[in-house]
Formats: sequence, structure tokens, C-alpha cells
Amino acid sequence: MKKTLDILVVDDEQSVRYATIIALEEDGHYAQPAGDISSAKIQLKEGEYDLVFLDLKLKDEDGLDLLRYIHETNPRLPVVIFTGYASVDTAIKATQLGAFDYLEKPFNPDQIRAILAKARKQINTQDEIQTLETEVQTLKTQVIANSPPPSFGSDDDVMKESMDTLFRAAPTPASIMILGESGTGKSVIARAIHENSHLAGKPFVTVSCPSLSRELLESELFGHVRGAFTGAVKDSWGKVRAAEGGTLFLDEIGELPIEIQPKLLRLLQEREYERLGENKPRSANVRVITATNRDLKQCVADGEFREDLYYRLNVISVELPPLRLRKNDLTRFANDFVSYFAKQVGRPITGFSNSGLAALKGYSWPGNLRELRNAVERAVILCKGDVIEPEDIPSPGAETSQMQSHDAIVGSDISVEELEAEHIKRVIKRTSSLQQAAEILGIDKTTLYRKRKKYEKTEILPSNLN
Ligand SMILES: Nc1ncnc2c1ncn2[C@@H]1O[C@H](COP(=O)(O)OP(=O)(O)OP(=O)(O)O)[C@@H](O)[C@H]1O
Repeated sequence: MKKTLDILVVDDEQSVRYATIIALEEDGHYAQPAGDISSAKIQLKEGEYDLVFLDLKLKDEDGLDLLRYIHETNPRLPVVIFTGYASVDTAIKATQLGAFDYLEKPFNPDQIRAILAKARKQINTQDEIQTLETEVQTLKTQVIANSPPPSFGSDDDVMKESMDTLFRAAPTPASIMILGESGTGKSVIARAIHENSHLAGKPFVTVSCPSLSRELLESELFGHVRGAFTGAVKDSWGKVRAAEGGTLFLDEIGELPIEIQPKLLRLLQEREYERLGENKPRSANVRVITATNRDLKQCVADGEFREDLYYRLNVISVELPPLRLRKNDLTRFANDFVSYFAKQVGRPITGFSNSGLAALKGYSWPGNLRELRNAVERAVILCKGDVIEPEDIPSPGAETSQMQSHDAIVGSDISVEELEAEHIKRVIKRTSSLQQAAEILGIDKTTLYRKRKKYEKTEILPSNLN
């Protein structure tokens, strides 16, 4: 699909600026004019451009100064120089200084198109480099987060069928919806779908729909222009653009405010969106994967979620079973986690004792794989022998006694944050949904969702938080 480019045209002659802009817009791109260096600099700071057309003779200014500035501040931004016949030498100098190409005045739309085709190739290569850089960053984060590599094999029939459906749908453009309790591995699988699809190597961008405000979420998704809302001090691009050509993963889609739902529908149906505060439709080419632990059908029935959007999103839909129903997989996951963490911490733990295994199977794992991972990590660090015993892992009765033994932490040498994390952890553990936990804690569900993610990331309480 042809990529729409955002282009800045810098020329002191208004007629040239507008003729160029018309030619560019006729070719399906977005172009902004700038008549001198200072307004060009402002535009470059506030917007995000793919390409600049620059006249070297700007009244009493030297276009080469702007070229140097672009080279210093955004070395990957290609610049095409406009030049008169007499100044080909200067244009050669400009290309030596890093300009991408030059165009002799007067030029016609075909020449502009030829330059654009060439620029697009270079931009695509740069996008690929950027994607690789993002991937490296993600892998680094995974290493820092100390997470065992995911595994998707299963002995459970429901899970096997779900995985089969997902991986068969992966290399198609179909929207996919992943349902399942918290911690069942929806985000992990969403990434795996992307990596096993025709889009592998392109961006994978996550948006968590529970957000502080509707405006912030809308802006995170679609971007905004300066002044669109209080605090919008400069133009920005959203995650839809960051995901261009790749996958947009919308986590907790059940929390998407009703006001934003038509905009997502438009993105899916017409492949178009607008930044907040701007009336300029922009095209988007993204594959959408969503996840939720809510009963979305019920949300539709309650009027909280649009039915047309629901059907658009769940072209392919699978439900991941909770860990307590995957008894056959539980032991394998637990043993894999033991091997991984034993190696990490350099302890010769070989697995579980028979009674340890029985305790593992007797517990219901309400936090699913997330809880299991955290519990095994903790057990590997704390267990006294070379096998994990029942007392090292959670059990149905353990929670109450653990709570009693920890009652002393109130008033002891711990921070308010640690206390909060511990309290949240315990309430989530004994409730069946985030909604119920939020009601007990007296905070809204969005805040609870964010706090849980935050504590998980900072690993304030890495052992049990789920
Ligand atoms: N297939 C897997 N193999 C190994 N570990 C996994 C797998 N899936 C999930 N996990 C572990 O469980 C943790 C939670 O997974 P994930 O964030 O994907 O769950 P989720 O269903 O998206 O949860 P939530 O609904 O709360 O966002 C992961 O960080 C990882 O440690």
C-alpha cells in the first residue's frame, strides 16, 4: 500500500510553495508551507515530517543553514533541494552536505513524482531500521523484566484448539479478539500472533485502553494538534501512526470509552482517522488485535460497547482457559519456570517434591500464568532444599495465615507504596474480577488496572502480585 507522506515545503516564493503543495497533495500526500527558516524550524519542532523540499535561496537567508540544522536535529529526515539552473554547483554542495537529492526549477509534477518514488524507498528502509531498533528495545526490556520465554504447546484440548485457530489466522489481515481472565497470557499471545504473521518485522504497538481520561486515550491512539485540549502544547502523532504497516494491539478493549468507539470503527472500516483537533483524514494500514477479560457481549447488551464495533473486532475470537482448567499444562509450565529461574539465580533446584506437586495442583491460581510465574520465581529463591516443597508455594489455606503473619507490616519499616501494593495484591487475589476488587478498594477500575501494571513493572512485590 502506498504510504502517505508528510512533507514540509520551504520556499520564499509563494507561487512555488503553492504549486509544489498542489502537486504533492494531488499525489495523495500532506504538505505544509514555510516561507523562511524560522517558521520552518517551528514546523519541524512541532510536527513530524517524512520529507522536506528546501529552496537554497531564501531572500536574505541561506537554505544551507536550514539543511545543517536538519542534519543535526533529525539526521534521518531526507531533504530535497530546489535549485535554479545557475546554482547546480550549490546543489552538488548540498548533496555533499547530506541532502537527499535536488530538483531543478522550473519543475513539473512528473519530476516531483519521480523524486517522491525515490524518497519513499529510502523512507521505507528507514522505517525498517526503526522497527528493528524497536524490536531490540523490546527484547532488552524482556531480558530486564526477567521473563521466561513463552511457550504455546498445550495438552489441554480447549487451549490446543484456541492456539490452532490463532496461528492459522495469524498470517491474514483478520482482526483477532483474545478473551480470558487476567494473567492467562493474552498480551504474550498477541505478540506471538504478530511475530508469526506476514507483519513480523513491522511495528507491534500496544495501547492499554484503561486511561486517565478519554482525551488522553484518544490522543494516544490518534495523535493531536497543538491546542486540541488543555496541555496539548505541541503536535503529536499517535500509536496508530506508530503501528503503520504492522499490528496495533488494544489491551483491555472493554474499557474503550463509548465516545472513541466510532473512531475505532472508522479506522477498521475505512482505514482512516483524524488527529484530535484536526479535520484532515489520514490513511492507516494496521492490523488490529484486541484483548479483554470482560464479557464484551454483555457490555454490548448493556449499551456500553457498540455492536457494530464488536463484530468488526471479533472476526476471529478465542477464549484462553484459566490455568485451573489446564491441569495438564500446569506442571509443565511450573517445571519450565523452575528451570529458567534456577539458572537465573544459580541455584541447583531440580523441580517439585511429590507433595510440592500436589500443592501446586491443589491451588486454583486465580492470577493464572502471571501468578504461577511469580510464585515459582519466589519459591526458587526461598526454598531450602533442592526441590520445591508445599510450604514454598501458595495453597488454598496459605492466604489467610500469610495475611495474619503479615499484619505486623502495618507500622513497620516499609513505604506507603509497598503497603499499598501488598493490600492491592491481596484484594485482587481473593476477588473474582478487577471490578469487584476496585469496589472493595474504593478506587475506580482504571486506577486499579494502572496501579497493578505499575507495581508489576517496578517489581515492588515481584513474588505474588497478580
Ligand atoms: N505462553 C506463556 N508462556 C510462558 N509464560 C507466560 C505465557 N503467557 C503468559 N505468561 C506469563 O504470564 C504473565 C502475564 O501474561 P499476560 O500479560 O500476557 O497476561 P494477560 O492475560 O494479558 O493479563 P492482563 O489481562 O492482566 O493484562 C507474562 O508476563 C508471563 O510471565
